[in-house]
Amino acid sequence: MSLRIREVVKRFGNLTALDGVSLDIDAGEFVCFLGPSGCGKTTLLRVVAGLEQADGGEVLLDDRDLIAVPARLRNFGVVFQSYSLFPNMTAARNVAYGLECRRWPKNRIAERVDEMLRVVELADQAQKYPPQMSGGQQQRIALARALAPDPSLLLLDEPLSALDAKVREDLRLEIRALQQRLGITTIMVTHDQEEALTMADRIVVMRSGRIEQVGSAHELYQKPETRFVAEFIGRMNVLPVEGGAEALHFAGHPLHLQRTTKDRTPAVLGLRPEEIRLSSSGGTEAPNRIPVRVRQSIFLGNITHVVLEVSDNAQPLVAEVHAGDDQPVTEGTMLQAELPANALRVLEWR
Ligand SMILES: Nc1ncnc2c1ncn2[C@@H]1O[C@H](COP(=O)(O)OP(=O)(O)OP(=O)(O)O)[C@@H](O)[C@H]1O
Repeated sequence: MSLRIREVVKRFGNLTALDGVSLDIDAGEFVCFLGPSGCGKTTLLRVVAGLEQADGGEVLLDDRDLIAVPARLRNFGVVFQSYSLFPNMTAARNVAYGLECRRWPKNRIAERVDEMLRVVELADQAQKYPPQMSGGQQQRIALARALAPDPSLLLLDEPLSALDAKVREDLRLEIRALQQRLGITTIMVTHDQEEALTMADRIVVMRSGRIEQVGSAHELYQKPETRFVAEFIGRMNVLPVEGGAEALHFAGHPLHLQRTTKDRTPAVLGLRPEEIRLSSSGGTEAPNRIPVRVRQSIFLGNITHVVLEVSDNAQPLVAEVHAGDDQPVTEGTMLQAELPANALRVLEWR
């Protein structure tokens, strides 16, 4: 089912947690709310779930206004960070619980529980109690419980953050595959950008109760509309520049942009680490090439992060060198860094 959020406002006393948020989510889409702590993502999810009353705006599920519909009548599946399973009930009873509340007939409940336990690949754990299961298994049971009543929307509130790294990675892929197989419209709250990038069709970047930008992982990475998004999604070098649009300087070195705008002057440029090209010192003067000194070389397996000093008072740049590239990246080496004009993006105007 599709969801439309229109101008939703939520206040807690003097604090405006949601400041007129509007968003359309298509049927079958997987959307992540991503943003720093306190930006309002959980509050927005709770308003959609009906667990929090909005002070203004509309939430429409396939054009039906939900604002007056209590949470228990919304038929949404919800999974929270902490497993919230009943510890004194077996896995099977936990999954059955929501169906019993909805007064499903007994024989259909048994069938559905079997089916859901198979879907999350835990049929052999049906008679175990939550404390006898791993964190990842408990979260899969919580997922089975949320999906059992065939909800019209699946809402996930940081469902993976209590799990260790390997289990989290596996479950990301499992949840995504399951969501696609069932075609269920899903919203997940996370502050982990990698999680959002790997799971979502679209990511909603939030900041201070507002939506900063909505887009696919590619769009947000390649075309961030604000400095906040540019720095929040992936790593971004931030270059303060001086001078007019025709003659920009970064740390005293001239820089050219691919396109300039007559009536606006760039103040801050952004450049992704993988766009910086390193070469040995010397050679001819080429546009956008600046001398740098390797301060640190951080080997990360397939890539190496190279921290580059430009001058005493400029923020160092970080370049990414891939395994197999043969630039000299020993600490202390002097190099030329090319900052390609077509990769420089204006993050702030004067
Ligand atoms: N019940 C509440 N009473 C008062 N203030 C609240 C309440 N719930 C949330 N807030 C405040 O509203 C703002 C948004 O909170 P919210 O939990 O939505 O943020 P978040 O983006 O989910 O952050 P986190 O990642 O830390 O969970 C915060 O400033 C928070 O302190």
